[in-house]
Amino acid sequence: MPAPYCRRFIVSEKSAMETAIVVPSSTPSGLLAPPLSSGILTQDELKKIAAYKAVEYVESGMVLGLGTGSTAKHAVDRIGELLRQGKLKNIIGIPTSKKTHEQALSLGIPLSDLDSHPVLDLAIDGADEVDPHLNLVKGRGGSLLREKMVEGACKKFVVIVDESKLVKYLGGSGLALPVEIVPFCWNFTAVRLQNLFETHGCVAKLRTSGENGQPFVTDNRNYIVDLYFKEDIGDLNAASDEILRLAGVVEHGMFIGMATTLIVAGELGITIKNK
Ligand SMILES: O=C(CO)[C@H](O)[C@H](O)COP(=O)(O)O
Repeated sequence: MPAPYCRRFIVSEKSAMETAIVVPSSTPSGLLAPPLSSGILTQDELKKIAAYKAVEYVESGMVLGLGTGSTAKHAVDRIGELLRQGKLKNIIGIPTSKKTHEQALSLGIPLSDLDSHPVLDLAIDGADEVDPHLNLVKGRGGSLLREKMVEGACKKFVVIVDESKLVKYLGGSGLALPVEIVPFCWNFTAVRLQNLFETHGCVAKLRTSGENGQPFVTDNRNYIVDLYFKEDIGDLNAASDEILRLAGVVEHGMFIGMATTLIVAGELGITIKNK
C-alpha cells in the first residue's frame, strides 16, 4: 500500500481551452515517497510524482524514448520496476544518453536504437523550461542532441516537470539556452552565436566541467555553449533557423512544437496539458 499523504492530491487536465479537475484521495498509485512532516514536498518528490504519472501512459509492447536527467530517471526506474513485476511486458527502450543507457541496462530494460526503431510510440523526458505553448528548453544535462533525435521520432512526447520549470517565455528563467557545437575553433562559433543575439543582450559561455575548467564534452564528443539572454528571444523559429545556419553548430536546446503532453507536479497537485 502506498503511504498515505497528509493532504489530497489534485490532478487537473487542461487542453487548449477547457480545464477538467479530478481530485483523487491519494497520490498516483505506487508512489511511495512519504510526505514531509510539514506536508511540503521536495522538488525531487514533485519530479517523482510527475514521472510516475507519465509512466501510466506506457503500455506493454511499446517502443519508448527514455529521457535524461533527474526527473526522467524516476520514470526509467518506474518502468524497470513495472517490468520486473510483470505489469509491463515487451518494452523496448531507446535511451537519450549514455547515462540513461547505463541506468536502463542495470534495470534490465531491453534496449535498442533509432536505426532499428525509427518510429517510437512514446518518449518521457524532463525539461529545463516550459513555456505556455509547450515549447521547451532542454540540455542543461548536456544530452540535447540525442534527446532531440529520439523525441523527434516519437508519436507522443510526454514532458515531466515540477512547477519551477514553467516560464512565460523561453529564456525567462534566466538560465541558459544550450547549443551543442563542434570543438573545432569553438571560440569562433561562440562569438558568432553571441553576435547573432547581440540586441537581446546575449552572453555566450563555453560550458566547463570539473575544477580545472576543462570543456564539458557531450556523449557525441562535442562542446556546449550556453547562451544567456537579457531579453525575450522573440520568434523561436527564426532564432532556431539562425542558430542552425552557423556551420559549427550541431543542435540547440529549443524543442519547438515537439511536446504533445505536459505533466506538471506542484504543491497543489498535478496539471496535465495536452496539445
Ligand atoms: O534536457 C535535459 C538533459 O539534457 C533534462 O531533461 C533537463 O536538464 C531537466 O533535468 P532535470 O530533470 O534533472 O531537472
